Amino acid sequence: MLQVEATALPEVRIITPKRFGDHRGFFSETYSRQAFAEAGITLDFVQDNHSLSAAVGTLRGLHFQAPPFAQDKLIRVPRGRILDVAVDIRASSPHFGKFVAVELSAENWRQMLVPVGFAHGFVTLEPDTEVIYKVSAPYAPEHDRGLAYDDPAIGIDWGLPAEWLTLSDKDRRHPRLAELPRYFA
Ligand SMILES: Cc1cn([C@H]2C[C@H](O)[C@@H](COP(=O)(O)OP(=O)(O)O[C@H]3O[C@H](C)C(=O)[C@H](O)[C@H]3O)O2)c(=O)[nH]c1=O
Repeated sequence: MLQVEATALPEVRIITPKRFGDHRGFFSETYSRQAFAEAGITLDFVQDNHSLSAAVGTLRGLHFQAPPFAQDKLIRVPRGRILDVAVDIRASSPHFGKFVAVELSAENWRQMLVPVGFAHGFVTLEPDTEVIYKVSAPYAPEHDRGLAYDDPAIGIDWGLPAEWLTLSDKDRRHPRLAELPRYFA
């Protein structure tokens, strides 16, 4: 029922639930605690988030919450398409500062599991893209933190010209990796 694929960052996984199509359309168990447990993934999600981004090139990120409100995230795209990015910000990780970028879309039905210790962000590749994601800790604005989306030390290619990108003011002002406090061991 569940396809789980590794990425270049072993803790970041791509999960593709089965989609049952018929003449009416489709049905899919987009999250199953049991199926995740059978795949060796036991996370306690406590909140679902849903965002709509109207313009192609809307970039939200790179975000994470600092402990003790750090969040695991399970991201999926019921409408549209995104380039989803996770950056390893665990100070002692051999992959510190490294990222993975994977296209998630309503068409490929892929989900990305981004664990605690990683910054997360995405850019939309189609208009009116909706992103739904589960998180394992509640929103804690005082622990909301960010990392610069365009830090040359990380080198993310968002796949779109800079002038196409739409960001919040907050997302234009995050620190670069070199200035980021080490929130995760
Ligand atoms: C994250 C969050 C936000 N909000 C409120 C706070 C603001 O009034 C409004 C927009 O928040 P923000 O601009 O932080 O939303 P995004 O830029 O989409 O942030 C998210 O985008 C990236 C991709 C992430 O991975 C994070 O989960 C999350 O930070 O929603 C809430 O009420 N609860 C929440 O959990």
